[in-house]
Amino acid sequence: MDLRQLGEFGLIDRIQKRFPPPASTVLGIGDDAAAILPSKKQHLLLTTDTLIEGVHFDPAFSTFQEVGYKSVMVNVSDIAAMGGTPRYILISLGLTGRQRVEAIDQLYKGIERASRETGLDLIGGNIAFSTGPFFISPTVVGEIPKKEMVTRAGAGEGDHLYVTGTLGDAAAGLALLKKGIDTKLFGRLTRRYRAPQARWREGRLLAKARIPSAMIDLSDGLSSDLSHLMERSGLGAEIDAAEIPLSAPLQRAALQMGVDSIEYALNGGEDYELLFSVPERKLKKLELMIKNGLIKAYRIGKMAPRRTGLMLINPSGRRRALAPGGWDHLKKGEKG
Ligand SMILES: Nc1ncnc2c1ncn2[C@@H]1O[C@H](COP(=O)(O)OP(=O)(O)OP(=O)(O)O)[C@@H](O)[C@H]1O
Ligand SMILES: Cc1ncc(C[n+]2csc(CCOP(=O)(O)O)c2C)c(N)n1
Ligand SMILES: [Mg+2]
Repeated sequence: MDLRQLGEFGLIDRIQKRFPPPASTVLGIGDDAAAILPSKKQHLLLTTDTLIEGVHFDPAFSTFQEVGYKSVMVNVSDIAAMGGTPRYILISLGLTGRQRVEAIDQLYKGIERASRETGLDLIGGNIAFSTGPFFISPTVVGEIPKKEMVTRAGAGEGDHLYVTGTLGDAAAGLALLKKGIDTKLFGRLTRRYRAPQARWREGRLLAKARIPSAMIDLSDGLSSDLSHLMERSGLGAEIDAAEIPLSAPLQRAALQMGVDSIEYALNGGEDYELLFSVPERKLKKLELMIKNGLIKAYRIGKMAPRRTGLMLINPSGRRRALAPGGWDHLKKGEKG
């Protein structure tokens, strides 16, 4: 069906039917604003992150359902990075007239799935005609007990650095898709690009256990996101190249494309893993949680004095300064 048959308000009605107001909401879809009842003991966490056709996704690589799903997950990832619980979501859409009702239904199927998985209630949004590309821009509201909030700023010198999973998979998956390489053998990589899993359970668990001194999610690439954490904490860092967790499919794909796999892990982006620093006195507790299978986390280095900057230590022991080389919309966006 053509979206023009439905009209803006017909589409809102259709979305509203799919997302009846949840019990915890004072006011959901249908008024000038949504209303929620914040809890006294928690901070509200608010974040927004847009996906734009041609910049963040290509309809040749991702279905509308995947785009909807990913748009939710990248926002949940920012709530996870604070240690918070995802609660509410609003979805702003820029439609171009090329999308059909069926495609928007698929988009909302992905939004619904990711929302259900992460405990989000959809309580509003906006629809506008876009004379440029199609875009989807969720806003997510989360909550965190005041004493448990983890920022980018709390790392101490000598704190150990951990990541929650393998890095570079999504970037390698996208590179394979762009090169038109048969991706059947590389399902894990393309899946991580098309339908990332935000680490909200891990973020929450770590914050509740008061383990991280600082935390950030990896959206632009380790080299850039670690630089943000360093800057906000007023420190440098040393990364052991040999300790960065790389998946077997990533290593095979990199070999096939003639690229060093570590390049994807350092600068690729869209990992949506958590990077966090752990003070020495919390190390045993974390290692026990890892041993007992409560959480997956891999030690990749440590925080250093500010003058160190960002250093990569190669397996041979050679050290080289690492520049932030991840995604930067204003430096890289044009190249894609
Ligand atoms: N246009 C803007 N106006 C005001 N604040 C902004 C704007 N863009 C970003 N910020 C703020 O800057 C900070 C860093 O934003 P950024 O988008 O780099 O977050 P991120 O989580 O590192 O990135 P990503 O977009 O990859 O998730 C956040 O506090 C964000 O709210
Ligand atoms: C079709 C297509 N081409 C290129 C990319 C790569 N890319 C786009 S935005 C981004 C960083 C995270 O975004 P943000 O900082 O906005 O959260 C990356 C790595 C892609 N995902 N899809
Ligand atoms: Mg972030």
